[in-house]
Amino acid sequence: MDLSIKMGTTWLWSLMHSFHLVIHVLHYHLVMLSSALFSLALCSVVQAGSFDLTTPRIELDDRLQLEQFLNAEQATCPIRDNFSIQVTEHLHPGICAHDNHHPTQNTSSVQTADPISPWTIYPTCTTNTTKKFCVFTSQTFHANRGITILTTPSTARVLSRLPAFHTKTPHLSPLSENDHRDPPFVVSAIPGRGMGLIANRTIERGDLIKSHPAIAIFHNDAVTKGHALYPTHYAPLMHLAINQLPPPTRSLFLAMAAHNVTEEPYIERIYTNTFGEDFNNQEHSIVIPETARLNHDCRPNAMYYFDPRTLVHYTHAARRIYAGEEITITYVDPLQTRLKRRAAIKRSWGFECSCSLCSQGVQFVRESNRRIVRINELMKMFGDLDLKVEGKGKKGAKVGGSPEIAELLVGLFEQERLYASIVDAYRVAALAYAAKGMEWRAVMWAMRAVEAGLIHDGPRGAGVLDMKRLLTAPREHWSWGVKL
Ligand SMILES: C[S@@+](CC[C@H](N)C(=O)[O-])C[C@H]1O[C@@H](n2cnc3c(N)ncnc32)[C@H](O)[C@@H]1O
Repeated sequence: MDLSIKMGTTWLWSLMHSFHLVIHVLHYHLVMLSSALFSLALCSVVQAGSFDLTTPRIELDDRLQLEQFLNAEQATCPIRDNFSIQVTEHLHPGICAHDNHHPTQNTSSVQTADPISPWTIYPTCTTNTTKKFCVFTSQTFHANRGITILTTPSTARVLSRLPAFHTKTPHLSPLSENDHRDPPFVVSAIPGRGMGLIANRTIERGDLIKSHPAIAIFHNDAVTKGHALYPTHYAPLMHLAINQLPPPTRSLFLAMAAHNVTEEPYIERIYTNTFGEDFNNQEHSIVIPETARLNHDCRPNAMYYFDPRTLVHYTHAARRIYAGEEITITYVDPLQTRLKRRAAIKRSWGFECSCSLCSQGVQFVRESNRRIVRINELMKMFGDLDLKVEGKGKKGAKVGGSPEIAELLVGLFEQERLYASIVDAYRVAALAYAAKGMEWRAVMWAMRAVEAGLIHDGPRGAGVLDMKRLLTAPREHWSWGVKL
């Protein structure tokens, strides 16, 4: 209702309004009373051990399979030093002991409660497998968005200590979360591609497009189709992991696309939509449903990175994106020739890539392939860039290629429209000039590398930090005057 109309009301209107208010208050109290009675009745059922309110529903099939492999003695609630809160029976995971909601059944002995353990549901584990996997869930993560993690207990322990679980409302920082009230895109159906994101205004290179915390993390060994123990052992755990998420978050998971509907629906959603990430030096797949709406292009206009400390996934514009353009990321290594890119996409996502690069005329495809082969050859001269950071690169450090080769690389990246990954070319240029002792050229390329690295790896990326050191004190940098 418009404010000016509200202010012009008569006394009769006020009387009616007060009457309405009294009815409202009475109604409110009645509802509260009946819900209290209802809760009381349910609590007694829970305490009788016949129904666990805290447990998400598990389908009957899952329960039967879970029963086959759950070992009553093994489920643990990870704690900081003493990793053993024992529960006897574990078909219905309860709430961790430190939480407000203590399990009403099944607890035999609680040795130590960890005040920092973030899990709000008792972990459920496989026990008759050589490698033990458990489901760790926090339903309160990121303002009740929740997160569920299927991994080994040791990795969960590492994860549980991350700032993601111990920093208050990290998502409220203006740079860490997209302004969801006015996103620079609309989600829309795109012919032949399902849903996708369309820019609704000009987005400049470096602008934040979206950022979201992960809702699920899966150890790759537990979700790999070829794995001997999948699906009998791991599929039920995977179902449980998703079912333990708060309902709105679970719906986000189920709303994601699945490209092969004949597959098991949960696993198919994981295969179609996850991003790869290492935790505790082990490969995992992470789920960020909102970002998984982005379609593929071999020359994308957006780039993403994941912050492993906060578990937030960021997507920025890699070049200027005009209103009406689709926002895209790349699903595969863009430094592969057309044949390899298309094969990888077909194999993992089931579609024929028809992006602008893949559908160019034969002559243009041939030239693009030639450039890609050349880029790979020249990059090899500079060695593994991941190792070229302070500390790792210091001993017997070597840059590998000359400034001329590095500048050629920059040109090839530009010709190939590899704006999302051009950071590598900038970095080798900065290092090559530093190795030659050419301070100002080194600083110029280092500045470009930092700007591009912020989009590609985020402010804590090792490459970004290394380039920052180079541009602030070039002569003290590990690459200064080293062998080419
Ligand atoms: C991660 S999802 C992307 C979002 C999806 N389009 C949706 O509706 O939620 C991946 C799936 O989107 C479709 N897709 C993505 N990029 C595509 C492209 N360039 N051409 C055709 N289909 C594409 C494929 O079906 C693929 O399996």
